[in-house]
Amino acid sequence: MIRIGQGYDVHKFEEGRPLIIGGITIPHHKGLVGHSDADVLLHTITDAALGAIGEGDIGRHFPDTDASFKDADSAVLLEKVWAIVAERGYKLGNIDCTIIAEMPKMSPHIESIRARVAQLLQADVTQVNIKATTTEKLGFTGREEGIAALAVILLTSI
Ligand SMILES: Nc1ccn([C@@H]2O[C@H](COP(=O)(O)O)[C@@H](O)[C@H]2O)c(=O)n1
Ligand SMILES: C[C@@]1(CO)OP(=O)(O)OP(=O)(O)OC[C@H]1O
Repeated sequence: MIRIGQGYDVHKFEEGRPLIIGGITIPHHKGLVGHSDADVLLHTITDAALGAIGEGDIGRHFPDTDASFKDADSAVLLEKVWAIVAERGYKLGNIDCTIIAEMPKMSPHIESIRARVAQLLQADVTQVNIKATTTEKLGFTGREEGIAALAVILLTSI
């Protein structure tokens, strides 16, 4: 059996916050805001994994009204969801992700993010693709008000 899922998430920038994307802290003068650590890429991947197994979305599993998820490490949230994926009898086939950001330049960080995502999904780096694009200065990402991320995931039976 194979299952497919997709994810999309957005978080806004705030000066003085750490910028955490794909479990990696990226040097920048501003970071993303959320109830958790606001790791927009890991949230997107979590949603894609939940979608693939028909389990709703990240907010259903980790509500932002629950104080226990305040400043949560999004890697821990993804690990919890990945345990459910494995319980259901699935492992990663492959995942393809896009980070939509005008700044910072993601290319120097792509391989570190790829390695961390592969580790979290208990997979080889060759099963993970991470890419980035600007929106040519258009829209909220173009104005550097926030970052968006997209993911498509394929799960295969263990
Ligand atoms: N935040 C970003 C955005 C893009 N890149 C890299 O630049 C290439 C060109 O981006 P365009 O939006 O002009 O198509 C893109 O393919 C990425 O390799 C990046 O590193 N960081
Ligand atoms: C992760 C959660 C929970 O801390 O909070 P946020 O960081 O606000 O992120 P969001 O992408 O809105 O997803 C769901 C939330 O419940």
